[in-house]
Amino acid sequence: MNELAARTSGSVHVIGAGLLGASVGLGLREHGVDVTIEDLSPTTVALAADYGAGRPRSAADDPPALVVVATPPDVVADVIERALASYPEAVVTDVASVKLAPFRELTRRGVDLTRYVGSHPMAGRERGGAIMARADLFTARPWVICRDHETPAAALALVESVALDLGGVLIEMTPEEHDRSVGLVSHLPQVVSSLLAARLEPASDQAIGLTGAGLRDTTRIAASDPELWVQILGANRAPVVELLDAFAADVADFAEALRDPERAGAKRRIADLLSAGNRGVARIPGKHGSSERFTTITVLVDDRPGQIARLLTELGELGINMEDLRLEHSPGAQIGFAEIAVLPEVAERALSDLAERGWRTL
Ligand SMILES: NC(=O)C1=CN([C@@H]2O[C@H](COP(=O)(O)OP(=O)(O)OC[C@H]3O[C@@H](n4cnc5c(N)ncnc54)[C@H](O)[C@@H]3O)[C@@H](O)[C@H]2O)C=CC1
Ligand SMILES: O=C(O)C(=O)Cc1ccc(O)cc1
Repeated sequence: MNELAARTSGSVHVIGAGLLGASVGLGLREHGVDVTIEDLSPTTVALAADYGAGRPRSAADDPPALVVVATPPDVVADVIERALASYPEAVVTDVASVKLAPFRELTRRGVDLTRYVGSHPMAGRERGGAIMARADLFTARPWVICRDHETPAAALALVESVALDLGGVLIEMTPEEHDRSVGLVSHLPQVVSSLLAARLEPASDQAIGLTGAGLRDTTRIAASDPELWVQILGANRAPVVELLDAFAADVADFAEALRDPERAGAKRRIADLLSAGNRGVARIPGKHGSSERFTTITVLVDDRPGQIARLLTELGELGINMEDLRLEHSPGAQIGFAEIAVLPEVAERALSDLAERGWRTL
C-alpha cells in the first residue's frame, strides 16, 4: 500500500467494527497507523480485518494511545466507561450521533472524564455493518469535537489528528450545541423523510412509476436502519420533539391555507412558506445547496452503454469543468437526464457547443 503520512501518533483501538468503526480503521490503515479492532460479533471482527480495517487485539499488544468507541448509542456510555478503565493511559473518544446523553450518564456514574473527548463525524450511510465501510467516508465532512475546559491539550490533539487523517473538517461544539444542531440538520430530516416515504407503502405501482428526482431526493435517508434511529432519536428526544412540534405547526398552517386558497391572504401564506424554503435550502453548504455558485445544465442521454462516458469525455474536450453531476433515469425509460453543474460563465457556451456536437439539452 502506498501510505500517506499520518498525523496520528501511536496505535488506535476501535471498539465496534461496523460501518463507522471499520471506516475509521480502513482510513487510518491507509496512513500506516496500527489499528486493532474489537466487536461483540466475532464475524464482524473477522470481516473488518479481511477488508483491511485493522487486526484483532492480542494479549501481547501494547496498550493503544487512543480508543475509538463506534458502538450503537445505547451502549456507548458503558463501552466508554469500560475503555477508560481497561486502558488507563489511553485517550478515549466515541463517534455516536448524540453527545449529551452519554456524557450525562457517565457524569452521573461519577466516571472521571479527563481522558474522554466526545466526537461525531457527520458522515454515514443508510446501511450499517463492516461490509459497508469505506476509507473515504469522512473526506471533507464535518467532524464535531466536544471538548470541555478540562480536556488536556494532548488528548484533544490526538482525537483531532485522527479526524484530520481521515479527511474530516474539525468543528468544536458543546454537547448541548451539538445535539440541538444535529436535531435540526440530521434527526428532523430523518423523521420527515421516513414519514414521507411511509406514505408510499400503500400507493399503486402506477403512481410510484411516476417518481422523479424530487421524491428520490427527499426520501433517500428513509432507507436507514430503524433500530439505530430508534436509539438516536430516543437519546436526543427533547430537541427533536421541539423541532417536530414546530414542523407539525407549519404543516397544519400550510394545509389550512391550502384548504381555502381563495381566502384573503391564503396564497400569500403559501408563497411565504415556500419562499422560506428557498432561503433555507440556499443556506446548505456544498454544491447542490449553494446553487447560486453554479448553473445546472441538463443533457438528454440515450439509454445505451457508454453514453455518459462519451458525454463526460466531450465536456473535457470542450474545456468545460464539471463541478457536479447527477443522473436521473426512470426504469423502463429510453432516455436519461444528466444534470451537470458548471460555472455560470461557461453555461451558455456548454449548451451551444454540446448542441453543435448533436447532444439534446434542456
Ligand atoms: N450509521 C451512520 O450513518 C452513522 C453512525 N454514527 C454513530 O456510529 C456508531 C456506530 O454506528 P454504525 O457503525 O452505523 O453501526 P453498525 O451497526 O454498523 O456497527 C456497530 C457495531 O458495534 C458492535 N457492538 C455493539 N455493541 C457492542 C459492544 N458492547 N462492544 C463491542 N461492539 C459492540 C456491533 O456488533 C456492530 O458491529 C453509532 O453510535 C452511531 O450513532 C455516526 C455517524 C453516522
Ligand atoms: O447520509 C446523510 O445525509 C447523513 O448525514 C448520514 C448521517 C447519519 C447519522 C449521523 O449521525 C451522521 C450522518
